[in-house]
Amino acid sequence: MNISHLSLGFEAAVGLAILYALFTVFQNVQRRREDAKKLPLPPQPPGHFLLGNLPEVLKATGTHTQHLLFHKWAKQYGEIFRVKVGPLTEYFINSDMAVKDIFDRQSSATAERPHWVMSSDYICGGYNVLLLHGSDPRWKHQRKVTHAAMTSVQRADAGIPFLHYETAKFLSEVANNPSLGQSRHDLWRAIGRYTYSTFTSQTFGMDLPDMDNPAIHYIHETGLEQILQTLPGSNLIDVIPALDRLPYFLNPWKQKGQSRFKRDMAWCIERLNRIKKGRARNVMADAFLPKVLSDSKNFGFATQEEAAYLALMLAIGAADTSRMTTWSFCEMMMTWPDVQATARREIDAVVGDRIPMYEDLASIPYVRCLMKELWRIRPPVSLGHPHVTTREITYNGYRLPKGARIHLNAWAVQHDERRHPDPERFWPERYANDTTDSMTSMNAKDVRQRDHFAFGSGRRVCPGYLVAERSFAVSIMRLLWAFEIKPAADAKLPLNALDYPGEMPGNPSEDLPITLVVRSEERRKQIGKAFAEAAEQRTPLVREKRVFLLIV
Ligand code: HEM
Repeated sequence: MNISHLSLGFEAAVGLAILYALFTVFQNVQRRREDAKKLPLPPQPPGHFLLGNLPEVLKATGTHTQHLLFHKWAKQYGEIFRVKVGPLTEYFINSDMAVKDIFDRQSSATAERPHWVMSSDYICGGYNVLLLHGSDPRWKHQRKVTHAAMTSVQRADAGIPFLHYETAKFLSEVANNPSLGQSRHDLWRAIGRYTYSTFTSQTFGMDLPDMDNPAIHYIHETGLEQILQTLPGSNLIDVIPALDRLPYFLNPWKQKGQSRFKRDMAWCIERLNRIKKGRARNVMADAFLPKVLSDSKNFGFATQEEAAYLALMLAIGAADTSRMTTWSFCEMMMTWPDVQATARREIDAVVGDRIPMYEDLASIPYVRCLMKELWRIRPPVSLGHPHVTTREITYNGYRLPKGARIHLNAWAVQHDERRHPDPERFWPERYANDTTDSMTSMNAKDVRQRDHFAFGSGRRVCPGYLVAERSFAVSIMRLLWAFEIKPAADAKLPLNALDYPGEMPGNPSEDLPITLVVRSEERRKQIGKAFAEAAEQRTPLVREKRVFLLIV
């Protein structure tokens, strides 16, 4: 045997060893897959043999109590359960540990959205960041631009002047018109005006100066329709996607959806053009869309129209959740007057007679506790927005198959008495030792320390939480500084959320029996002064027209 034979033998042995190692790895992967298959699916509440849990879910939908039904099942079945709604199976994730593991640690496999032909493809023309697939380069790009031009710390701070102006205007409207403060429906509209106007200012650089401005209804209705059309059972085409192949004249979903998309795009383009004209006259605000347009590469958007559509989507994502946050906060202040009194004392002690500013938040830790407690007890998106698994995953002895539709059940996690003792009590002091902002808390290593899950989790987490925090902090401080928040004379006491259920589960409706009464003559004067100053310092804006042109 010569030396070359020896080296050949050695090479063959190394080759065999590598093959053996690869084979072992492959076998292990196979075995793990097989093992995973052996794991059971999460439990399912007993249901109809054909319709599954649909009858019970429909009944809860009719009474606006889905959040309570899914909470009841979370208590019965634990960290994960599944619900069969006709042909669809939905998985609900009900504990902080499960959320951390499934949405955060396994985020590469849980950041997908379901494919909604009607809402995502037709109504939104494949442009809506909320509905796009996680693997879609457009989603990645839109998230990146959202951060750069609207939701980073710097951009969220750039929105504060809009917020200061709009809330001062709201305070002045209510303080100088006592009958407005006595009408729940007008207060709902006035709070809607200032939240919508804050965010149309931050997105399109356009404000909404009056409560009847049609843009408020337009934005609200557009966002609601997009969500309603994603609900299981709302469209046959989402149950049988092959219907998408039907020719246009035989496809009513395509006809209806695309006509809506055309209408919404025309609405966006109209505002885009106004900004361009405004820019020529140098009267443009420091807002999302003007910022994109002023960049020589338009932040990488293929078209300016796409950027304008994203501006609308951001306004939709921001405005209603923020209005609801303030509205639910008023509900809690009426339900828990002692908390209202404590909060007011804390605010007064720092600001006295001058109007609170966002910067005061750092000196009034109780406000931070109020924010966390409100988003815990009344998460605006209480059952999460569905994600989909892109491969089979496992958690704590259960298997979630590829393609499973998963919901972060924020209501159940945040009303779990093991996590939050006495969960139905609005008790800001439970966060007394937690001074973290949303970003820090979200990234807490120990998920048990995380304050709440109102903004979701994982790669699809709401990108707007810094903006939302600023908006809510200013609203809380100014509302309490300016007004007594009291139940209306005809309110049925004690207040019961089920007497005024809102459009989305767990949210109060505009029937909430609320009144706002200005605290003193001195406060009224201060409000007038603050509003006049805010109006004077304000950046010129592209004015939203009062007369609304509906372009279909
Ligand atoms: C109180 C205020 C808000 C709440 C409670 C809230 C809540 C949420 C939730 C639960 C999601 C889904 C997260 C998930 O799928 O895991 C979401 C998504 C989103 N939110 Fe917010 N949001 C708020 C304010 C805002 C603001 C101010 C903006 C914009 C400035 C915004 C923009 C978005 C966008 C673009 C998405 C889609 C993210 C994606 O699918 O990748 N939101 N939000």
